[in-house]
Amino acid sequence: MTPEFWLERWRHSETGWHLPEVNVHLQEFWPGLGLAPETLVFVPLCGKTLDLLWLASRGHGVVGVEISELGVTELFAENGLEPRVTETPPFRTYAVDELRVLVGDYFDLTPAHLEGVGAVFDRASLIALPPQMRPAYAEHFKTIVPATARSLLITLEYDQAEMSGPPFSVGRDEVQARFGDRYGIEPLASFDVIDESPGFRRRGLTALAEHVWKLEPRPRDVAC
Ligand SMILES: C[S@@+](CC[C@H](N)C(=O)[O-])C[C@H]1O[C@@H](n2cnc3c(N)ncnc32)[C@H](O)[C@@H]1O
Repeated sequence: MTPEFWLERWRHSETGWHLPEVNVHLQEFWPGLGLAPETLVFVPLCGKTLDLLWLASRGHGVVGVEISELGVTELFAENGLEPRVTETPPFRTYAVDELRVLVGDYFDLTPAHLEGVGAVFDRASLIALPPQMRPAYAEHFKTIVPATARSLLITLEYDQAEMSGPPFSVGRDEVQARFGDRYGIEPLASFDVIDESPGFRRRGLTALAEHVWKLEPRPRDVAC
């Protein structure tokens, strides 16, 4: 799953993952994280999700990263926002008020880019990546995200033999394997979403679950 794969999707407007509204699970479960409004939130592989704007509207500073500049320009244009654009290689930054989106590769982020981040929202990011890329994604995550930050993570789970990704199937074992060394993994909710997903049914799925997870840093890591 190369950057070119994603850039091509954006060029052809094949962005079926994009929701025309704020994610319902974000709205339901974010308050339960108990974060101060001023907490800086990181949104990896953010696309043009409206979740960025919702988080900013709650008073959070928000920093996203997205490899497609087209996606980022659409985010601001479609929401009537005129961003300041600055260049600090390897990223170009689009910013309005407390929202910053770094255009570039997630794997080029360093801890300095995410200094001060206190929370993460991941919807359709981990599951966008094939199995062989997810360990590197998670290891990099644990390098760049401050150890005290908690996360709200949304994944999809299905029989991977029925459909090829993306999105890829990520269940409890995978979340535990990728993040369990650093975080306590708390399942917050699971939903049967096959009936709301005719596109995935057409691609061969007979069952589909959506999971919401809270990742809470383990105390020993906080102390490090
Ligand atoms: C499935 S979409 C999800 C977007 C967003 N999270 C949402 O909920 O709408 C995955 C996004 O990750 C971006 N992406 C893929 N690989 C990336 C990388 N290495 N660095 C930054 N963005 C990346 C793609 O361009 C795409 O917009």
